[in-house]
Amino acid sequence: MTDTQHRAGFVTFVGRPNVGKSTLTNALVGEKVAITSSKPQTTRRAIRGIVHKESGQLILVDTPGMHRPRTLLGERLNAVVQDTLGEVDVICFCVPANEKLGPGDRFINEQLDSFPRAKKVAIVTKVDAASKASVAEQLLAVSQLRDWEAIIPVSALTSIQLDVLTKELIALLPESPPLYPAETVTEEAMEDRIAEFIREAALEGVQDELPHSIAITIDDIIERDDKELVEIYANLFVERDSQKGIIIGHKGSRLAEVGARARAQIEPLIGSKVFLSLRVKVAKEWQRDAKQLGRLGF
Ligand SMILES: Nc1nc2c(ncn2[C@@H]2O[C@H](COP(=O)(O)OP(=O)(O)OP(=O)(O)O)[C@@H](O)[C@H]2O)c(=O)[nH]1
Repeated sequence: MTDTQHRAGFVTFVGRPNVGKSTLTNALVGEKVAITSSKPQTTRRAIRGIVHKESGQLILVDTPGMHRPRTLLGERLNAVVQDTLGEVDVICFCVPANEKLGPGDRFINEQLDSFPRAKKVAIVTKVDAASKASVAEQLLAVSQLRDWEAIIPVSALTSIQLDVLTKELIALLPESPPLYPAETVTEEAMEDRIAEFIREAALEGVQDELPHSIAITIDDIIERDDKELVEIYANLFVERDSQKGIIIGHKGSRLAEVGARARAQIEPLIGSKVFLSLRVKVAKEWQRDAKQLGRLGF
């Protein structure tokens, strides 16, 4: 009887950096809402992607990887994680099929005990990148961590079992009318999405310490009356002069590439040609400075 009842609620993915949480969010929602990159810990804020089905509405909250804080930025990230996990209906613990369970996974799994309200599901990600035998081994290893509501192997990249995951997750949500209108895919402001696209473009191909040192702010978005054009004025903050050089590149070549990559993502989002002005600025040690963090939107 109750399977005709509509369900809705909040779901979050947790797991070590790089296990595929953002990619899975995007694959389930069907539109690019969270940035992904091959560099760990690129997700910095709780972004909601919304999956609409006849049977229910899944509101996905993408959290940064849980880790031990080293800087003020790290502490704020962890505070976001704690707030998010306290409120959700389902926590999905993600581990990749192609790497053995390690201390990092166990640490995160143990943290989940602090959130008794949420139902807990294990997701084995990236099954396309592992043999059948390794997937089976991983499913067994994960099943021994705790008593999960479900353990679901998926591949976001090759769309394996995504429908099954959606269905299982909706079944675990409370009965509720839809919480968002049908066309909403994310609550995040347009400006934030544009900033994320620029950050993603800037991160491509840069060295290890740089990802955490980049922050984007948007000064202005102007729709031109005389042309089919939107002008976007953005700042790209780095922490040191040496990083400024890396971002800009020889005679500005690298910055031009960043701009072109970002524009290619932003134009379909806003449905117009874009003029993008990117200014690179140095905000010394912004990660450690509470005032600067506030200014940069954290
Ligand atoms: N083969 C394969 N690779 C995947 C899959 N999902 C994600 N990846 C890759 O894994 C890397 C990390 O993916 P993300 O989605 O950014 O990982 P994340 O867990 O959100 O990472 P953080 O934002 O650092 O916490 C990227 O290079 C993805 O392309 C998958 O289903 N199969």
